[in-house]
Amino acid sequence: MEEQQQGCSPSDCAGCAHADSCGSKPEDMKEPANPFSHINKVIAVVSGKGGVGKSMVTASFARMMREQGLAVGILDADITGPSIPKMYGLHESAKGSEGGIFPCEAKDGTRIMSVNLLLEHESDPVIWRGPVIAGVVKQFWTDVMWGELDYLFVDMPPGTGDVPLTVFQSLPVDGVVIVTSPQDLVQMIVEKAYNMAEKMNIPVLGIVENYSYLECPDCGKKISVFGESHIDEIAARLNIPVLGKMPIDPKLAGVVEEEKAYELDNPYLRDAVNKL
Ligand SMILES: Nc1ncnc2c1ncn2[C@@H]1O[C@H](COP(=O)(O)OP(=O)(O)OP(=O)(O)O)[C@@H](O)[C@H]1O
Repeated sequence: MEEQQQGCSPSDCAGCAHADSCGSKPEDMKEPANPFSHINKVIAVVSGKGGVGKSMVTASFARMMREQGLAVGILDADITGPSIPKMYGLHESAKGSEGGIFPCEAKDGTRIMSVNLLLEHESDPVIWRGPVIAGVVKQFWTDVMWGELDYLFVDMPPGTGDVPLTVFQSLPVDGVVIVTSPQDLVQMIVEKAYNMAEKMNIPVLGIVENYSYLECPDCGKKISVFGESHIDEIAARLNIPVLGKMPIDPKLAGVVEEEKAYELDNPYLRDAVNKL
């Protein structure tokens, strides 16, 4: 209460020593979903830094769930670097009605919302300040008519900035998947993502290591391109499971390059999908 009387804003909660006892604590700040959304589970896919394969992991999970007949959506919370629509070959504009905005549907039925589906030209840059960007992400929850979904994945921008904070505070996130790579596994970076989820009282479901190795197509030897992995020790120390280790696989890159993420066949995460 003390902080609120002094005029602190809700976004100051993360890292505040009084967050637990203060009326503005994150649990009180959840936004209502659109009335046309009925979502069973929300999973945020996060990383300490960019380019480690968050979108690849998100799309792989979504594809496997679609194969199991589950209804799945992807909320692309990466407002300044949205990659999800292109991966799925979606270049259209989302449509709206009085009730809100309809997500676009990929060929396999995955429902997608991204800022790129709302811009006049998909190459238009988004040059907005942090609070505006955070507001758009919130609207993807409050104004998008997701319908009935078993799982909604939130593909986060890298790091622990404004948008992850907004998502954790405003959406009822059930769990977090951390994506990392061997060189990213400077344990500090993974720990930052882990500690943020902990602070926000959101369970960490596990870590996926990407770019773990490259398999020589001739002799089958596994080459540790980005150095030796330490993921097992770090996961053990943080007491979270390793959900999977993905090699650099040109087949996966090719499917995405062809904008056919709805055909992704990612064997490295097959066991992981049932742990979400
Ligand atoms: N295991 C892999 N094998 C081959 N290519 C991969 C693999 N994982 C990701 N890629 C490719 O690497 C590029 C970056 O991946 P992706 O867009 O998923 O990363 P990201 O973490 O979401 O990036 P950003 O931080 O920009 O959001 C993409 O072109 C993707 O197809």
